[in-house]
Order: sequence, then C-alpha cells, then structure tokens
Amino acid sequence: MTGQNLDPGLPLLQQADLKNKVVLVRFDHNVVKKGEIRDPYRIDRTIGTLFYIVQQGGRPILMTHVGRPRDKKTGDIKVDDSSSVRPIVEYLESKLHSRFMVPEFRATEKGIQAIDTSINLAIRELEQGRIGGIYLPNTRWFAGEEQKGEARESLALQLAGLADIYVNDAFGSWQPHASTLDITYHLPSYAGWLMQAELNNLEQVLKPERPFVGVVAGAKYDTKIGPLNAMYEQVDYLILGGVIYNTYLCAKYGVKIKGVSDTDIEAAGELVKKDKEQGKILELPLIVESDLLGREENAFRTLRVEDLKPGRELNYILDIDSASFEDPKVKEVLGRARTIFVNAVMGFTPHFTDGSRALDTTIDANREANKLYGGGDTLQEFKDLCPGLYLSVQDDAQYYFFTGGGSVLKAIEQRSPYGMEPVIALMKNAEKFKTIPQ
Ligand SMILES: Nc1ncnc2c1ncn2[C@@H]1O[C@H](COP(=O)(O)OP(=O)(O)OP(=O)(O)O)[C@@H](O)[C@H]1O
Ligand SMILES: O=C(O)[C@H](O)COP(=O)(O)O
Repeated sequence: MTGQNLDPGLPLLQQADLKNKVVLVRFDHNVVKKGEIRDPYRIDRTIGTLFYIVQQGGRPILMTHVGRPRDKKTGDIKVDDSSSVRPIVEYLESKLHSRFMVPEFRATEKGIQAIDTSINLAIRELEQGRIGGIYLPNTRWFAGEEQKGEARESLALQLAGLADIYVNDAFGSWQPHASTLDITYHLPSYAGWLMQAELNNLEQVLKPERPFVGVVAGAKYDTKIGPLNAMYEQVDYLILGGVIYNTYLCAKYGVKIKGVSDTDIEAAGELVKKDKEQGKILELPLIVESDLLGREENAFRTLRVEDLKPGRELNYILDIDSASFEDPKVKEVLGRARTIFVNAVMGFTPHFTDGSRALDTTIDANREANKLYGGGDTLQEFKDLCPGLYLSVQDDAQYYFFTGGGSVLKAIEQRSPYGMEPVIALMKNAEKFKTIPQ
C-alpha cells in the first residue's frame, strides 16, 4: 500500500476523516492544449483519489492549472477557451457518469479578481449530493494564484473558505502558488494517492543504479536550468535536446541560434563551465536547422555540431536528427545505462518528431535499465510517436511514468522528494493542525 516508505511527517489522505466534509483537491490536470486533451494520463492517475474521497463520504471541489496564461512582462492573464478546464470536466463526466459544475467568475485583463458568492449555489448542490463535484476555473486565471502579496493571500483565504479539508494530489505542480502552497496555511492538508505513489518512485532517480543517464529537452528553459545544473552533479551522463540544447550550444560554441535569448545563453554558461572540467554532457552530433517555425519541404537541413564555429548565426534549430542515435558513443552510453531518466521532447512538435522517436526506441533497446519518464508533453509524445511501444510497456516493471517532469528535476535538485515547496508545506501543515495520528 502507498504510504509505507514515505516520510512519517507527511500527512496522508488515508489519515483524514472525510465524512460529510467538503474537500478541496488540487490536481495537475494540465493536459489541455489549444482547448483539447491529447493525453489524459495525468487525469487517469488521479481517479483513485477522487473515488476515495467520495467513497469516504467527502464532497470534492477540484482544481488545476492549465498552461501558462499569464504574461510575465505585463501581468495580463488570458482567460479564454484555450486554457479552460472544460475539456477536463467533459472527460471526467464521460468516465465517471457524474456531473461537475464549473462556476464562472468575472475576469478583467488581469484575470479573475475574486471567488464571489455566486459559488454558494454550486456548493449547496454539492453538499446535497446533486452533483458529483465542482471544478473551479483554471487556477492561473485567478489574479492571486502566481503573484505574491495581498491578491495571493486573499485567494488562499477565499479557497479555504470553500472547504473543510485540502488535498494535494498535484505532483507535477511543484511551483509554489496559492493553490499549491498558501492554501495549506488555512486548512488541514493531506497528500493524495498519486502524490504518495510519485514520491515513493522518486527513490529510483534519487538513488539510481549506475550508470545513470539523464535526458532533458523541451522548451521550459527558464524553470529547468536551475534543476539541470543540480542534476548534472548526480548523473553519469547528461544528454540535452530541444531549446535547452540550443541554449547550451550557443553558450559552448559562441554561435547564435534564432529564438535563443542572450540572458538564457548567459545562464547556460555555468553548465558549459562545469562540463569543461567533468565532461558528462554527451552531445548529440546532428541537429536540424529550419528557416521557419514549421516544417516545409527544402526549408530544413541537418547540421553537424562539430562544424559550429564562433560567430556563426543559425536559423531555428528545431530537432535532433535521428541519425545522432546511431553515433557509437551515444549508443554505447544509452545501451550501458542502468537508470535512464527522460524529461525530453527533442523537437518542435508537432512538426519535428524524429528525434523523440529515435530517443524512445534507442532507450527501449536497453533491456537492463530502469527507464523513468516524466513530463506532460514527454509522455504525450511517447504515446503519439510510439503507440505500440507505449502500450506494451504500461505494465513493464522497468518503466515508470511520472506525471511531472519539472517536479522530478526539482526533487533531484533538492536531493529529496521532500524538498518541493508544496510538499514541505504539507508537512508543516501536519505540525500546525496535528493531523498525523501518533
Ligand atoms: N527545438 C525546439 N524548439 C522549439 N520548441 C521545442 C523544441 N524542442 C522541443 N520543443 C517544445 O518543447 C515542448 C515540451 O517541453 P516541456 O519542457 O514543456 O516538456 P514536458 O514534458 O511537458 O515537461 P514538464 O512536465 O516538466 O513541463 C513541446 O511543446 C515542444 O514542441
Ligand atoms: O506540465 C507541467 O510540467 C506541470 O503541469 C507544471 O507546469 P508549469 O511548469 O507551467 O508550472
């Protein structure tokens, strides 16, 4: 049973008395892209928690973030269908044969300012068992979710005012926001079943069988560079792809790549410096340059990393050429590894997918290694590009699919599953509310 190998200071859902309680539960159902769900894996893995809450007599109010609707520079928040929770609600309703209400609140260009009393009607329906649950709008539509200060404090209080108990089952949502952190200041709080399972499985990456290879790619350079530097210390080899690799290549070879900012290049300097001494980064030798942010015949070509010379200006680099995985050194490292952690979409999707496909099949060829994948897009790409393989490894003990990639990197950075701020907050909450039975 989950919970057995966890820190005893972590308050667990199964320790809570849920009967007739309104339970505010934070999930990471961040699976909507352009208004559609492509891979419901993150939702499916939380069904157990939802079922448990209801089975124990609780009444659930669900919430999640979707995408990044807030413009970091202006603070404007885009409230529209592209980042709505509606598709998630429709998916849940069709799976559970139950009805969920989605309350609507007035929004300005700076997002939703407050949870107003119009929600009381939905809460009455919930308490009287006429609906299966309430699903709040995208947490990042609320002005107080991400910013610090009064707006955030007041959102946390308004959220707390809706419920008796808070459950965090959002392993992927490691960022400390009102719905993952500040809410714990006000309500007895517990870790859900998915959170428990993921924290347990982190052991495999924190105490890996060696050689340990990390593969990190994708677009979120800003939040991943810090953890990546820390991960560097713990892996035997690091393979990069996506925007992260582009940034590294600029910093290492003194080239310019379209779309890579100078501040990011500066931030990559530390990694380049470390690697000059330790040589853990295994460079994929062939990259794909494109004239446009899309795929068009004759508008893209393969370049060799060894040909990059200082001062050269490149167009967009949008994929890793799959032939990179035929390189003897790359094959040898991935073939000899005993633990491989992958948070990596290697190319600009959906146009450039060869790199990711080649990565997944090369890793699968290693029959000895524990293969751990993490990240919303990472899993979705695996499923889309190698559907047969994805299905066949679902019950394979050598594979594990985390619902968050950034979270695993964060845990590696902290060298502990209990270093993520929302998890620390749960443990502090247990001390304050004395919720763990002695
Ligand atoms: N070279 C590239 N240029 C532009 N975008 C890229 C490139 N390579 C990958 N991407 C984009 O990166 C995105 C995936 O990266 P992301 O960091 O969001 O991964 P993730 O698996 O969702 O991880 P996490 O759960 O940590 O967010 C995809 O949208 C993909 O199109
Ligand atoms: O998809 C993810 O990685 C998680 O949902 C976290 O999203 P974020 O990086 O936008 O906080």
